[in-house]
Amino acid sequence: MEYLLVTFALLVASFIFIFSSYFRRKISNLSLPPTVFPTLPVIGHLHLLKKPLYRTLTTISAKHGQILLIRFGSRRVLLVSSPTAAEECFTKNDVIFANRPRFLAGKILGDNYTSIGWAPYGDHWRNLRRISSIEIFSPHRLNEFHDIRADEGRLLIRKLISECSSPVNFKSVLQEMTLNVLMRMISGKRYFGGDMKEEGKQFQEIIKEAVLLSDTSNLGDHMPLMRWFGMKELERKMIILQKKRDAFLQGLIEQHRTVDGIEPKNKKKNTMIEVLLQLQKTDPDYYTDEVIRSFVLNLLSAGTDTSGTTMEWALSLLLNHPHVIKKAQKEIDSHLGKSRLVDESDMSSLPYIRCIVNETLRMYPPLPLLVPHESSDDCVVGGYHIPRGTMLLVNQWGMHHDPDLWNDPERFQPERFESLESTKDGFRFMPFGSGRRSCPGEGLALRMVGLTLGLLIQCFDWERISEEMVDMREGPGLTMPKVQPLVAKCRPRPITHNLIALNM
Ligand code: HEM
Repeated sequence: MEYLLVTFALLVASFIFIFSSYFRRKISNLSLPPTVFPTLPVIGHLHLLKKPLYRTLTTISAKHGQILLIRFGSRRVLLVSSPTAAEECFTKNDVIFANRPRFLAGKILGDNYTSIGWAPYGDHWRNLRRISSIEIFSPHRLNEFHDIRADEGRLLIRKLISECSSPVNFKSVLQEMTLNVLMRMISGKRYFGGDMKEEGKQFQEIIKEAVLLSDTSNLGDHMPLMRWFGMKELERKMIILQKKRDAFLQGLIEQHRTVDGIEPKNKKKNTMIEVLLQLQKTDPDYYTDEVIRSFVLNLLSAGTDTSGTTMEWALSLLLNHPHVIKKAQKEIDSHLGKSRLVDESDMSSLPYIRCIVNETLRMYPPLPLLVPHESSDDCVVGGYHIPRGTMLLVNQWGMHHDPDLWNDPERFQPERFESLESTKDGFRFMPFGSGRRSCPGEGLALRMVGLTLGLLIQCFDWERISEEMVDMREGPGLTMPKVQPLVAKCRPRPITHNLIALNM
């Protein structure tokens, strides 16, 4: 019997081996995608890559094709700019493209590729995603944290009422609010608006620098030779940042581990750090302090800039299109009357607010090239052979601005999302990515952004600081910040004082 089983297992293994080699040979007989001529020795196509990268890559794709194989130094890059090709990458090839390329930032700031955003596809990454989807992003947990978001929304309105006699810098106001929401969910702490502002500013700087240093276009990541020259300085900066941030986060962990030196007993584990420390007790070798630190940091750096910047772009667009504000105010007033502030639960009855958010994400997606992926095996995209180890860049900015996919794409027109057609085709509009590696924070981000915009529109009338339109140019940086932070004037609406009196 045993002999039969072994023979059967050997037969199955040989069959799988023969079949996969046959399949591999078939794939490798296909041709590679077209490239851009010429590919220069050593640098490949790096000389073509002016910043902002997503705009340059859009021009390259328009000229040479929507599926291209280019080279960043020694690295092969599959550049995809069509919804059908993106769909192939994130459906039938999703597992193959679920890896991340290994950049210096992932080694140092991603703690040797162990943080959720940098980890290769495998058991560790799956486990982090599982914990995050149960402990933070599940609808149940998001509902538990509802009060934090509602509270921060109300505090924001109050702050603006007291400061709106002069123009307000909305970049910092919105970034601070986002960080407060995430920090309260993660550690129960509120950094801005209380006496911890200095600590908050320090941490905000850490996140800002981490995002800056993680840029995809660091040369040394694509040209190994550069590591020995230009990368030393970058590496030094990353190591200094890593130490600063570890000290900060370790402090947070210690505060939760003990209270006056004594572990809190029977305390309900509520914040993210408390949940992770609880897991550490059951499996200390796996849930080390290092894993907890890098997990928390990754959530904060992935969530703060992206959400804050989206709100800032949305407000800027609204200031340049006052009729959209009026239409949204009308929708809110007729749904809520004059006695209740907007709540997250109203969003399904306020479709125009959702259209504004979608249209903002279409025009200014905070991660215009998503986050780079890497193939772990040979595969086929668009009928071309894509060798294992190829970095994938999906130019969603290019797709969001493609006149063949969107009518008059440079025009801000939230109404385009009123018809189901626009959101149905997920691969021409995917600000949160798609497939296994898509954004786990999408639900949280949409709640935060929708609620904040809803409140700002409901409670204030808006004005630009001059006759000139708000500057809509994009600045340098991973999350597509505005070149000029948004400064604007707002005035409480006649109904606002009543709303505040009834709801605060
Ligand atoms: C408007 C806000 C946001 C946008 C547009 C956004 C978009 C994205 C995109 C495009 C990706 C990469 C998908 C890919 O690799 O193809 C991503 C990844 C990620 N996002 Fe978000 N995000 C937002 C907010 C958030 C928030 C609030 C959090 C958490 C608090 C978060 C956590 C993450 C994490 C951890 C990853 C890495 C996932 C992985 O590699 O498995 N994001 N996000």
